[in-house]
Amino acid sequence: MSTPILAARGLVVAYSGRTAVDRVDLNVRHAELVALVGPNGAGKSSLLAALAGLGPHTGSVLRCGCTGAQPTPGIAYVPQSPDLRTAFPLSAAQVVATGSLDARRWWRRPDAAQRAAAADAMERLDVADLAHRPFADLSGGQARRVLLARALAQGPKLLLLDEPHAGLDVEAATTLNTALAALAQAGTAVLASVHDLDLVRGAFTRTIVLDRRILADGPTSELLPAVGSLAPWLVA
Ligand SMILES: Nc1ncnc2c1ncn2[C@@H]1O[C@H](COP(=O)(O)OP(=O)(O)OP(=O)(O)O)[C@@H](O)[C@H]1O
Repeated sequence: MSTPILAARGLVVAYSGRTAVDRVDLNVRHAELVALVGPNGAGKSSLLAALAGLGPHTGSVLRCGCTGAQPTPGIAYVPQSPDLRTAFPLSAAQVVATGSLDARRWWRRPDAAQRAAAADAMERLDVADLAHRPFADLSGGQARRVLLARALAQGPKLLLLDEPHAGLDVEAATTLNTALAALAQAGTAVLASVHDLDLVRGAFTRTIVLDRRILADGPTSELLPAVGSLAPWLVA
């Protein structure tokens, strides 16, 4: 087995002494497409933020073999953030291009390779036609797809996505799943929280069921048929 690109041990997230994520151990390896499922308030967002090196947590997380609280190069995290639009006085294409800028030299213009990566990511998520629109004017679903394209443009080794399908219509959600599957085929690992089990079945090969603690973790094809007895709230 290859070395995990992400390894968490004894991860705990607590807010004012109230435990939201309880002693989570997990590994994610290259090219894995992993769905994180659980009811509202199960701790999915808290876990993803902690895995990205953000938000309060204890326990250990190795990202690309490195520890540290700071976001690690090679890891792209897209939070749920319902309204990031006002934070970006840029066109959609410029927002996507910022994904591949070097944080240490952010003032440099994107080079040809970075512009090509941004254009390719926008094609994959079917948002190329939005390239010149002001990001602030986009609908919620359009803005989400542009932010996902921004993450793809970074050429990440690991994508951490918090409800990436939220607010997308069926066609856009399917396009996203196709883009994620292509990324995984190229070696990128994906861990995404997903509410719709049909979307999980359609693309994700492994499923983790979380309700503060990990209740189950295994191949989607084996786990989902049995999930009714394990976590009835998921199929209610
Ligand atoms: N910043 C915060 N301060 C205090 N409590 C928080 C904070 N963020 C989350 N919580 C609490 O932690 C628990 C887990 O929340 P979290 O958002 O991680 O769950 P989730 O599984 O992502 O939920 P959903 O599916 O509804 O988005 C909830 O009880 C929530 O109220």
